[in-house]
Amino acid sequence: MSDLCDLVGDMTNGVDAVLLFGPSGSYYERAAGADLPVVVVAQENTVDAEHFVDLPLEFADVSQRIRFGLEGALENELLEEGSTALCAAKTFAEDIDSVVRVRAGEFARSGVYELFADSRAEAHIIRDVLEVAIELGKKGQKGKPVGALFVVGDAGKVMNKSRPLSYNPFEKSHVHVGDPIVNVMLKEFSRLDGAFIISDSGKIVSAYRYLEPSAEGVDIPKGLGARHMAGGAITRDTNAVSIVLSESDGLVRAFSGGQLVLELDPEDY
Ligand SMILES: Nc1ncnc2c1ncn2[C@@H]1O[C@H](COP(=O)(O)OP(=O)(O)OP(=O)(O)O)[C@@H](O)[C@H]1O
Ligand SMILES: [Mn+2]
Repeated sequence: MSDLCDLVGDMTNGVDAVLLFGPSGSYYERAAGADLPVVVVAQENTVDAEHFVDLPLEFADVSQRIRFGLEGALENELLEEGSTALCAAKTFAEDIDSVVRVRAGEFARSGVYELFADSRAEAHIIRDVLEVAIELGKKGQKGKPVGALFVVGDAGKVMNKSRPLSYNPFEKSHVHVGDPIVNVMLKEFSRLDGAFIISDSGKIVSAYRYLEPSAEGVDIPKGLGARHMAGGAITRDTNAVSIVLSESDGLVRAFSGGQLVLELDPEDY
């Protein structure tokens, strides 16, 4: 037993900070009593934490959630590069049941925090588009799997690096993501080819765009096709981010700065 205690105790030795993912109020109170900086990572700061990182969606994958929290804490200078953090999160239970020890900056930044915090479009626009893609991935179009490509932000430049495949149904309209009617429209039009272009403020600028970015220097995992290549490459050529739903493997991916920064399975949401 004492071996076991030593083993578990080693987890907390030399820790510089504690990251709590979605803690209850009482859990937070107890952790705040410890003699270490505490950062709360959650969708809402219900515990009134002094140090807080805003989680834009409840990543089903714990490692992705932790990555987001660490990147956010580093970015907001709540954590120093190279310091050791103890991350307490929920994996199976309703309350915190898992502790992960990590060194901040040990692995390359995925850019998932920047996707939301530093993109030109507002974080809630990115989140809304992700939600449409996740929902579309779950249900498909009339039961059939469907693919879609959303390019969000820096719309003027994206329009310059693309051409129309068909007439633009959003030509004279002033509709925005997040509006329930728009979500129905986006799903309906996703049957057709090309990309949706969305402005920084969430206005749907166009559907049916064929993207023509230069693919030079784009580092996209092998096996992904033209939709993903174009979606990734446009984020290197412009300050847009892309959200891509794959028709073939059903996953939702996000690209920023020409890199894959997020991969989600809609079935987990
Ligand atoms: N440059 C592009 N700009 C906009 N849309 C594109 C572009 N290239 C391909 N697409 C769209 O992606 C669709 C699927 O192409 P492809 O199968 O090569 O992509 P993929 O990356 O394998 O995506 P999926 O996983 O959904 O099959 C095309 O039918 C087209 O609608
Ligand atoms: Mn394909």
